[in-house]
Amino acid sequence: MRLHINNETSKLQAVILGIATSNGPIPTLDEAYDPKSKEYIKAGTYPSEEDMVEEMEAVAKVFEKYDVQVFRPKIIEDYNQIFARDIAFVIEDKFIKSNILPDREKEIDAIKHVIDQIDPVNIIRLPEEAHIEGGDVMPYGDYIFVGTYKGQDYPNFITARTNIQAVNALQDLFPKKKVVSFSLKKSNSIARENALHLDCCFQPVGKDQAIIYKEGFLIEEEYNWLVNFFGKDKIYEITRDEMYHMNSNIFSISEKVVISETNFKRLNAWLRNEGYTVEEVPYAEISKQEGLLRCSTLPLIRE
Ligand SMILES: NC(=O)NCCC[C@H](N)C(=O)O
Repeated sequence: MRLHINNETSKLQAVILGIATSNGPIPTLDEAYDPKSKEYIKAGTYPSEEDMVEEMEAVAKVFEKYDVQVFRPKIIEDYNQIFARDIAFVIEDKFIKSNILPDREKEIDAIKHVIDQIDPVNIIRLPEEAHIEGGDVMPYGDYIFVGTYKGQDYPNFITARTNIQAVNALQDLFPKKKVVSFSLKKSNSIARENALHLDCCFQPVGKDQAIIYKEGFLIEEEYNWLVNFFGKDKIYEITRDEMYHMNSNIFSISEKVVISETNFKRLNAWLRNEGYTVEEVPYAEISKQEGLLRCSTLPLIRE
């Protein structure tokens, strides 16, 4: 398989879509590794496997409609495998295995059948101390945008997944690209104050537009850099609640077609007004685990 990814929106040809089957029992509060899951565990409304399987099958149907080749992970019994995005990522023709949160490290074993189709010279693992997850990594032409957390208290945050060592390692790996990092706000306990990954508060759409949540960024100048980079008129700002519901985590099939969540009324209206085709799917149950459509997809080939 010849991998090819240089941005978030060129026409999608092949993708790994996570899987919700055998997701395991409801985690305990101690087992949960994001604050939004904790909220729903406490409330007794953690999503059921049945509902999540149904939501993911709706996404698979959209891919079928657009002739996208879809790979699914093999099922590891009683293990959460919904968020394929984070376990690895593709930049150009390189497949980079994430140094992911230890709680999630088995997930990669389940896509061996995909990895086996890639030329081993293009499979990369960053040094062990470089923590990184795919939700924090966004190739954008000559740039790679990376979400990170640089504070001394990094080890205290189970929600901080990409460190400065990884930002540096990516720059070494792609010397011709400009790696630009963004410090994200982290909270282990309050989902509305946690940008778990860069794709939880920002994502490019179409040719030159982007969705953004200002307060997800720890440093205002870094947020301003992005706004200036795209231009104010190309930016769609979302609110604290819209961030919580994960409006920045839709997924692009092409520059013209996006998959979005049915309840994202304001966003979907804006997208349609801007000329996008919006394929709506129900994803509110999966959203309770602090991930949405970008989080559950790992693109392998875009045109
Ligand atoms: N790219 C993403 O933002 N992925 C979402 C992962 C959610 C999962 N509950 C986690 O904490 O790892």
